[in-house]
Amino acid sequence: MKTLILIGAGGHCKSCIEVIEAQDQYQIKGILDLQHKVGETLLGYPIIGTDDDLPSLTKQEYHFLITLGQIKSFAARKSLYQKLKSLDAPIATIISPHAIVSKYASIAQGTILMHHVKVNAGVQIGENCILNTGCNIEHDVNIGHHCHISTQAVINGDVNIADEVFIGSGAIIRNGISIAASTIIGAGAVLLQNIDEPGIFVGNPSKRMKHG
Ligand SMILES: CC(=O)SCCNC(=O)CCNC(=O)[C@H](O)C(C)(C)COP(=O)(O)OP(=O)(O)OC[C@H]1O[C@@H](n2cnc3c(N)ncnc32)[C@H](O)[C@@H]1OP(=O)(O)O
Repeated sequence: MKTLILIGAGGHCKSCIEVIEAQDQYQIKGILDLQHKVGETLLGYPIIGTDDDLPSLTKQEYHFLITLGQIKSFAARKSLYQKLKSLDAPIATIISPHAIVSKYASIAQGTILMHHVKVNAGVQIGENCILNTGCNIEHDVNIGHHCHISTQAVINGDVNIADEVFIGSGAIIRNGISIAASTIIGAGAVLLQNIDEPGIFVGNPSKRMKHG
């Protein structure tokens, strides 16, 4: 079994551990987080260091997964991912045994599919994404890098989601829609039109928030 180090010891990390244990392909060695958390444990796994330790850890036989969450900013996850790539680290891709994934779909490295995710035929998902519990990605959807599709969101057929996009829980994206990079779609939104300029969009039908 391969040995895995997780980066980020918050709530999202707990959900990742749940999936990694169910998948049973990686042994978790420990977690990296902020210095003041070193020595604590999360679900029984030790917090063994910080991301400053990555240069030495990546010289050893470990795989890595970013388990930091992502809601209003993709920046921390993206920068950690770029750091792993620059160190030429092996980056895990995790797919829950309870996800349904078409053999005609492709999932890039660093991405995690939580329990009960559905990914239909013709879908392409980029690197370092979170497909959270129960989201539904329909046929021929393209999702870029560093995106988070939250719990129970529905992405209908032929949707194009650029890099660094966040889609909130329970959002519904109409088929054929394109969403610009770095956009945030709020929880429960129903998006019926293309988004060409990034911002924060909420409601049904979704509109740009005043401060977004
Ligand atoms: C496993 C997991 O936990 S995965 C994580 C899943 N989490 C989510 O899906 C939550 C996604 N986040 C949201 O929906 C947030 O509310 C955001 C990002 C859209 C906006 O957050 P903020 O910028 O902090 O907005 P804020 O809370 O200040 O609200 C501003 C206004 O927008 C409204 N608003 C905020 N979010 C929404 C929403 N999703 N739908 C409708 N209206 C909303 C608020 O009611 C408020 O209205 P008001 O000015 O009339 O009082």
